[in-house]
Amino acid sequence: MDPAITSELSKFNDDIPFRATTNHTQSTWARTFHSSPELYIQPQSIAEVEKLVNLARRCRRRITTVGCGHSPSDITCTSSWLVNLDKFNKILSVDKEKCVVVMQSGIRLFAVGEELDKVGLAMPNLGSINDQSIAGAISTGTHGSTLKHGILSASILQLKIMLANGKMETCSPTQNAELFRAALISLGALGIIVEITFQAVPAFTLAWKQVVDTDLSMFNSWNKDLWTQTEFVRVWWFPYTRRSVVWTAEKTKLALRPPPKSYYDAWLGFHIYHNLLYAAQYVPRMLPWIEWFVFGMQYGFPNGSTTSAIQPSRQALLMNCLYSQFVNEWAIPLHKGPEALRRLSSWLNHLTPEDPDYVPHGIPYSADGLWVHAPVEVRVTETSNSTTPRPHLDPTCSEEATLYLNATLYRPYDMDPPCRARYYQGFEYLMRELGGRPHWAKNFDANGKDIEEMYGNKLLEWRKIRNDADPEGMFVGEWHRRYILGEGRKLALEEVEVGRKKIWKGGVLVMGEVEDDCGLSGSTSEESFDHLRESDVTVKG
Ligand SMILES: Cc1cc2nc3c(=O)[nH]c(=O)nc-3n(C[C@H](O)[C@H](O)[C@H](O)COP(=O)(O)OP(=O)(O)OC[C@H]3O[C@@H](n4cnc5c(N)ncnc54)[C@H](O)[C@@H]3O)c2cc1C
Ligand SMILES: O=C1O[C@H](CO)C(O)=C1O
Repeated sequence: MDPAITSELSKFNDDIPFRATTNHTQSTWARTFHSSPELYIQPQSIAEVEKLVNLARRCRRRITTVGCGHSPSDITCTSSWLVNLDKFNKILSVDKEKCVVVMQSGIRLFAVGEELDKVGLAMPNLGSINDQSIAGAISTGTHGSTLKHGILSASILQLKIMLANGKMETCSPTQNAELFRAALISLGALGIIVEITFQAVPAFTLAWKQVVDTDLSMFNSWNKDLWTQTEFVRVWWFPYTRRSVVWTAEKTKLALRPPPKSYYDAWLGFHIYHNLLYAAQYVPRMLPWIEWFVFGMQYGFPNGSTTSAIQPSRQALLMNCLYSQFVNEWAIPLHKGPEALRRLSSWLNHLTPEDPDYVPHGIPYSADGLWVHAPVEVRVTETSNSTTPRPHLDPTCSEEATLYLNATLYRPYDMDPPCRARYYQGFEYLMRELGGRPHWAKNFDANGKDIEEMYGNKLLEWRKIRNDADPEGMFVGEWHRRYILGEGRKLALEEVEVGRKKIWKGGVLVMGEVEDDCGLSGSTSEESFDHLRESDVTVKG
């Protein structure tokens, strides 16, 4: 450890541990981004969090907080100090009658589910996985798929956050209300969330069913009962076969019934799809056939093929997200969904007016030679009627229900797919034309100016709250400057990117430095990455 840090540490004169290690490599779940923080710190108490924040301020370091690194972007990359709350993960109290749970913020959602289940409670809603930390999940606006619930942040009743001055603030709709709204989606740039009070619900079982059919039948039911037929509904759309799977789930008191076991589904299907995607890296025009084969094997070839099961909610709502991937997900008004998917279909399938599914796509980029992966995830959320405070940075629609479209591109054996740039260029053009805003955690290309236009005053209000809470930019890095902080003056502790390199086994190594007014501190030199070179990661020029 830098002797300057050891020297500052010795001045604290207390017995509060500072649990820091060096030589940590941080990677995103998808292994798309890697970084090498100067220190990796895993506090176990609020006193330890307070101490590390005070120490960082004295040592002029930037702090990044990471949950489990499931955000697909470089938002958690740092060469300065990386704080992880995996060991700050206890349920602190449960009020069974009111279904109110207080927890330390590093707890993972699967652990929340397990602990709540023991007392007959559950989370009201979940996304596709439950690996995330509760603080990480709310900080990027994580959502599931239901018109009966909002995003996960909507279940937060109160939170405690450690600010850059080392003081912990409690906030809720009635206490520090503006700080609360800013913290509900804070992108890690406001402080370290340490405690969360959560509105749970009585545990419930879901009877779910998935039916494969033409996408036309899905479009035809869009304005009837597609999204309202059951409490939870999600759709996977297959662009080339022009089919979709509609997954519906409703609460039930019936006995549990596990999903049917298929010889293909688990191990075999996983590896077949992976290897076919790998082959398509070299012969991309195979992708429509792969889509037909893989998803026919998985969901059934004839339209109307149905699978069903009855499971506890914390199992039923999850799905297997397969392999490393890029995900570009946008929130648009729900009523624009059929237009969005039809235009995307016309573009990807090169439809001509003779085709019954043809609509003019209006996307000013060529789809020639473009072949993409399936499925596109189609999900919904409803926040327009919410009585809970709306986060300033909430990407969902305030006037009507929200549709999320998620254009996933897999990275077979960690190789970037060749079509990424043009697919996402076309997809984002369409999403923006339909009034969309990107999911904060994902791999979008829209820039800071675009985001300013999309959020207007809400972004300015959020920036003011952030700047008041952290005037030196202790919680700010390159990602925040690029997308949400505008072109203002660099803050004293703000981390600036100094380079990035493609590394062997895929992904990008991101390097940064913190330079405050007094000179260089927390800086990154090539040597800082030596331990990466010595391990299994090779840095290429
Ligand atoms: C396989 C997969 C499936 C997914 N499914 C969905 C889905 O269905 N729906 C959806 O909306 N998203 C989904 N996501 C995205 C995921 O929910 C978000 O990226 C989420 O933020 C990840 O949580 P995390 O704990 O890994 O946080 P990280 O990715 O580590 O961090 C996310 C942000 O939270 C901040 N942060 C973390 N902890 C704290 C803290 N204690 N205090 C302050 N800030 C903090 C970080 O600084 C960062 O800005 C999925 C991602 C993957 C990889
Ligand atoms: O980011 C996400 O990844 C999965 C799709 O594989 C999912 O549902 C997200 O959201």
